[in-house]
Amino acid sequence: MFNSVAWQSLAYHAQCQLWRRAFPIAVCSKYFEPLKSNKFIRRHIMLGPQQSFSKTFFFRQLFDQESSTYTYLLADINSKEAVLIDPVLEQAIRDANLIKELGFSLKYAINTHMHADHITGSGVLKKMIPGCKSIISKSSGANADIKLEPHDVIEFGSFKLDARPTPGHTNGCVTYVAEDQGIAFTGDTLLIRGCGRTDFQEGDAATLYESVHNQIFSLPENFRLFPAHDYKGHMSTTVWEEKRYNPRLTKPKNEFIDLMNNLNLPYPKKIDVSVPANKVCGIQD
Ligand SMILES: N[C@@H](CCC(=O)N[C@@H](CSS)C(=O)NCC(=O)O)C(=O)O
Repeated sequence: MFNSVAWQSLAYHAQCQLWRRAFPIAVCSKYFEPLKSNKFIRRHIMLGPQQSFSKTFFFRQLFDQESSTYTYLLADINSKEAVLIDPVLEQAIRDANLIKELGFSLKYAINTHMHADHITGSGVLKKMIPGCKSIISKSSGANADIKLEPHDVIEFGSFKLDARPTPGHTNGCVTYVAEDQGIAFTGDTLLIRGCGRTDFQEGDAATLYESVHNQIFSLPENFRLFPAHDYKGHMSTTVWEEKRYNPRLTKPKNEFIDLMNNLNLPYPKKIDVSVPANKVCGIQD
């Protein structure tokens, strides 16, 4: 099957053929041959056609200003089954109201990892919405209704998320990939033009580097990536963009490790309350 990148490439070549018929070969070679290998054309082909969502796939990006955290509401419009990725405690009422308003039924409150900067909303959402189950990876060491093994699949309606293990920021970090929709939720593993820090919890720069290169940069280049945080006003990126412009992850591994080990960032303000609370997905007795 042709995807949209292939179609656009085909359309470009067909256009070249038409011009070749209309004009002498010399003119065509002069203007089109250099273009064909030109970065502009390749950039246009890769940047332009990001895969569009299925008609029944619902996607909403939500933001918590205090922690600069993105939460994602995904749903199947037909079955009404929904999931929330990385809900934030302080936004649980906002999220529950939106889900109710849209007539969705929240099946899972999913965590990409055990966050250190804010308390997850998954515990409170479970109390607010009967039937909702919390999810985190088994390797996070946290408690939840469902503890994922690598590559477990989460289903909601007719859609799926593949849990790709991407340790490095923490041991239990997962990138959730919706293959059919051409999107991935990278948590704190890959941030837009950055990445999660590796200086606490079980952080390890070499592991994070391998995770990104093997599990995220191996996705098709037109896949859109949605992180758990952004501190500069960006909302999403693509595999293509990050493979070229990520200032950390485009470096050789040894330089990356050196850079990550010398970031000297202050610890997140809420780390001492967030980590213990997130060990039980936000619910404390
Ligand atoms: N100032 C914030 C914490 C900012 C921070 O450390 N962010 C983390 C992700 S949340 S643990 C991170 O990995 N940042 C990477 C970077 O390069 O900044 C607070 O006090 O909460």
